Amino acid sequence: MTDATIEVAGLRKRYGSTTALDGMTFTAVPGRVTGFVGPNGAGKSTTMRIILGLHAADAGHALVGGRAYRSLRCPMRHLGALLDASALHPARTGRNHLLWLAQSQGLDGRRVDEVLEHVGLASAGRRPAGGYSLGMRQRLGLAAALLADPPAIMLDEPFNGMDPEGIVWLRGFLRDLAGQRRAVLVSSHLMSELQGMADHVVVVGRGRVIADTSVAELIAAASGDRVRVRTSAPQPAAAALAAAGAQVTRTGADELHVRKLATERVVAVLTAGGLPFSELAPHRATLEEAYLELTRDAVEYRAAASGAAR
Ligand SMILES: Nc1ncnc2c1ncn2[C@@H]1O[C@H](COP(=O)(O)OP(=O)(O)OP(=O)(O)O)[C@@H](O)[C@H]1O
Repeated sequence: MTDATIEVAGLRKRYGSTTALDGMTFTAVPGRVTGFVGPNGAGKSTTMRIILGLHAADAGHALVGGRAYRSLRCPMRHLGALLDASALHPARTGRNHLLWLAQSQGLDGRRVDEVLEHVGLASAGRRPAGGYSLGMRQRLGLAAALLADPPAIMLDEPFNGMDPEGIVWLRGFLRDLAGQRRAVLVSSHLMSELQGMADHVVVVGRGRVIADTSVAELIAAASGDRVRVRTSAPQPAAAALAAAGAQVTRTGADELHVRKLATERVVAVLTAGGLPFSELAPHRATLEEAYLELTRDAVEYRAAASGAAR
């Protein structure tokens, strides 16, 4: 298996008056799970359809291992994709679905039972796929994506319809694929699904990249200079901290969230004012919080920009 990077550069796409992609640019490299995250309508599916050559971009390019997907002789050997888990013939068994796929792509049918086993569908494989739950369809779609043992995998919302056990399983599964040096690109509109699994996240909104960073950096940036204070005098404490330049939010009867002031300064201000506190802890953001903060800033920026244009 040779390495294959998924590369998207300057993609633009309009559907009538809707701008779906507005310069989308990022790469998903081998050995890494790249989360592709953004709210509904951000352009994730459109990007993935363009990578697969199902839609044409108005500008920019998408490459897999340096080549356009449509120019590849056996594309499933280069990139395995799951876009729509429901694209199945309901009367066909899961196993026959894969056999049909293998045959149509000139692949070895002997791999079918191997991938069914791999995704946990060994026993369900002989049942009609029409009776599968959405989670089982996602697993079958994963098996199809892996059929040709490709170096790159791309999955659109694979956690949809999975129960908690399935989610834990899928996380481990995707990490293993990255551990085998595959490039793994996974879209989601829920950052929480990617926690503990993605190495890198590309956060998108309205057709463009808002952040392209490691998960560790994203959390560190969102956690920066945030302190949780427990105090029996929340009002005067909040006033003193605000006067020192902090942004203070009351988060409970005796709890404040303090931003934009280093922990040592918070201690100094409270002590100088003779204000009691029983707990003071630097806040570590969750991936979800980091995401909400990023997308909120983007919305504010856009509102200000459109207001200024008028
Ligand atoms: N075939 C199409 N015709 C018209 N508009 C489209 C089409 N496909 C996508 N769009 C529009 O382009 C924008 C991006 O949609 P896209 O499906 O790529 O977003 P997404 O990030 O995948 O969202 P979701 O999480 O809801 O799937 C949306 O405004 C959508 O309505």
